[in-house]
Amino acid sequence: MSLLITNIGELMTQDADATVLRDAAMVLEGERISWIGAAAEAPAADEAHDAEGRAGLPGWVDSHTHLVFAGDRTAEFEARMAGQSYAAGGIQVTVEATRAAGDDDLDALVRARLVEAVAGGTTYLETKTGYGLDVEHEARSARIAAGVVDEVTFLGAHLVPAGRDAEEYVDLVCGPMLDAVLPHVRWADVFCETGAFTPEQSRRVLEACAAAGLGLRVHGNQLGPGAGTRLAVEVGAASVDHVNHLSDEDVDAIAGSWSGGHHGTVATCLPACDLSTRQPFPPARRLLEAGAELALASNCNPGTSYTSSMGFCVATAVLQMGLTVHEAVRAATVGGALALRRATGEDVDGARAVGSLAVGHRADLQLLDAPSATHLAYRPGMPLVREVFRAGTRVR
Ligand SMILES: N=CN[C@@H](CCC(=O)O)C(=O)O
Ligand SMILES: [Zn+2]
Repeated sequence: MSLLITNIGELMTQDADATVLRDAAMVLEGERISWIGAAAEAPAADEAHDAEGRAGLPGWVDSHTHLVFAGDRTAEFEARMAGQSYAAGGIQVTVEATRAAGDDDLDALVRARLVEAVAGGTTYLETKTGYGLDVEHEARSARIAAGVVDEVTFLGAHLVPAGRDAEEYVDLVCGPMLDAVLPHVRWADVFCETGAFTPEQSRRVLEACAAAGLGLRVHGNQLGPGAGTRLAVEVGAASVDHVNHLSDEDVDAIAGSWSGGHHGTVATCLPACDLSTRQPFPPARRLLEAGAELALASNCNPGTSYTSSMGFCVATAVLQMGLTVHEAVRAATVGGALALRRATGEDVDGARAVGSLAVGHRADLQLLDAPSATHLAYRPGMPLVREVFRAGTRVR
């Protein structure tokens, strides 16, 4: 079954040549893209769909979310807007609400959040555990997440739970908790920050998880300067996320990880979180100029970033972080795919590439109620996502 989508006013492919086509068309065959080019040259297909001049671009790849939670933290947000600063300890409030939720309720919450994300144009999404923080509840979070989203990350090392000894808790994370989540997860992450885990504890968790076969990610340099970014590069993490407080050495370490054709460590920027926590934005331009690969992600979670709107993140990256629209869209698509090592079909398991529009890649596409992707920043906050195709199927 093939579908011709024609009359696409502007098609930002984000392919290897950064191709942008006018008056374009695409053919989707099953879950893959089988043809892209000028509408006037499009081949016949089983069905045709008129995009009515809309702009098309890859579906968003949201490479950093925390969707498995119950409750909210409105009071903490209000206090922060009144001047209080963010601290890792707030996570404990969500841990208690999440543990108290029934399995079906928690599953329904995650599914509803995915529906919201897809409505905003997201077609590939990672989420993390990290609000269970004991063996039973981390395993439950991992299992629920694996039934709903594309990629699951074990974040047992999110916070040392209240009343626990930190070193003993790290032993638990590296041992029985890791064993319990392993069937459900592809990645492991650690919150390496003052108030969460020290660089030494973080390294211990990352090394144990790598030995168990998991890919690595790090929450680093969010609240102040520190060793998280360099640790991430050293252990070969696919991504270091937040990166608000980077030294020149940190920037060089991230950029250096991409030298010599290696798949390095992506610097993942989370601008919605930075607004909510009033942190300085990451030095995105400096990172790009140094040769780093950037991702943009929503970091949807109840503490620091209660939004899954990738369009909002792209608009903020353009309006506040100095990225061009093309750079911001690339970071929110290809960048996320690189951060999840899904940017090429060879990355893992021969799974289809996501994050860019090219023949053979997964047919993940969004059509905007606008003539160009520039409108994402030009009309920030507007509901521009009109149609979404995920793996060749229309989901909006
Ligand atoms: N920084 C660590 N973890 C989350 C926040 C979690 C929370 O506060 O509930 C983040 O990425 O911002
Ligand atoms: Zn996070």
